[in-house]
Amino acid sequence: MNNNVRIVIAGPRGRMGKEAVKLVQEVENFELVAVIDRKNNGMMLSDVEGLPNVAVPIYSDIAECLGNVPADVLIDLTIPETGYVHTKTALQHGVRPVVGTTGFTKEQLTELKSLAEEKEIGCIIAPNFAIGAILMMKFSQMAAKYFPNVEILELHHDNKLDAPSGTAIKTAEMIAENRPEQKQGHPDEKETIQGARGADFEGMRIHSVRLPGLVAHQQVQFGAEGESLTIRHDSYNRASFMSGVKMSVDTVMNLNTLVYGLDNIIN
Ligand SMILES: NC(=O)C1=CN([C@@H]2O[C@H](COP(=O)(O)OP(=O)(O)OC[C@H]3O[C@@H](n4cnc5c(N)ncnc54)[C@H](O)[C@@H]3O)[C@@H](O)[C@H]2O)C=CC1
Ligand SMILES: O=C(O)C1=N[C@H](C(=O)O)C[C@H](O)C1
Repeated sequence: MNNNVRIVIAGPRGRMGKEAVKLVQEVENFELVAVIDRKNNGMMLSDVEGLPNVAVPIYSDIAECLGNVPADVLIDLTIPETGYVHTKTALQHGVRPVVGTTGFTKEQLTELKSLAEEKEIGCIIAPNFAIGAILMMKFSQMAAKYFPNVEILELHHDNKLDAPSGTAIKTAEMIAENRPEQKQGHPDEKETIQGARGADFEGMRIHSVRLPGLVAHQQVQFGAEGESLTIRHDSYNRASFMSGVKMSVDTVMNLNTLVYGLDNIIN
């Protein structure tokens, strides 16, 4: 009997998608069975120049793909609108999504969780797959209990579509569990240029930097009387995310609900 985990990857030409294709080829019991790409519908991955020499079909339409190709897991690394449609369609087809795509709304997450539970299958939506980033979020959540004054600075490459990053939003949500809502800075402070104080999440500020040369970085900065604490994580390449992708594929096979964030998996 073949016990391989049969995997479809959406976004195989992207920065993350390329790494994920490599990962799936490297792991013994993972098997790439198809990819979903905006371009090259009907071709084989191995026929497209610059892509890995793997003889699997390319589909542009996820429903057609999952209707034709038996699969266990969808890894989605695309863009927010597409990622949501792909996740929903995968769940409807009984295929377990592992989603790295960021920018989902709260309403979308709630809807997808209900769908996963209705279908009784696993789904992981992970704003960040890097183990160090998960620890950075957890350490920040711990620190917020003692340091309620905090600002989040996230720094990314300038091809990123969403701001703030999914990681920054998830960090703020985790911190908010340990920090009563409070406005920071001077009560009468005014922005003389709009946006100067960053985005406001329950009174904590999130600042987004976009520059060529960066990959994915975040600094959570706490301040108190006479001291400060900075918790920082840096991803220098996309390979840094792949151990988390592997862990998610392994884990999603044994879940029957949606898990949002690897902080719920790494104890
Ligand atoms: N969870 C995590 O650890 C990480 C998440 N990300 C997120 O992953 C996503 C992808 O990031 P990158 O690879 O850097 O972006 P990218 O822009 O390099 O790749 C996105 C790919 O999605 C494809 N795509 C868009 N619409 C599609 C559709 N309808 N069907 C098939 N493919 C489609 C594009 O053609 C492109 O190849 C982003 O949302 C990003 O925020 C990125 C890095 C780490
Ligand atoms: O777009 C990226 O690159 C990244 N996106 C994720 C996010 O929005 O947090 C994860 C990581 O920061 C890289």
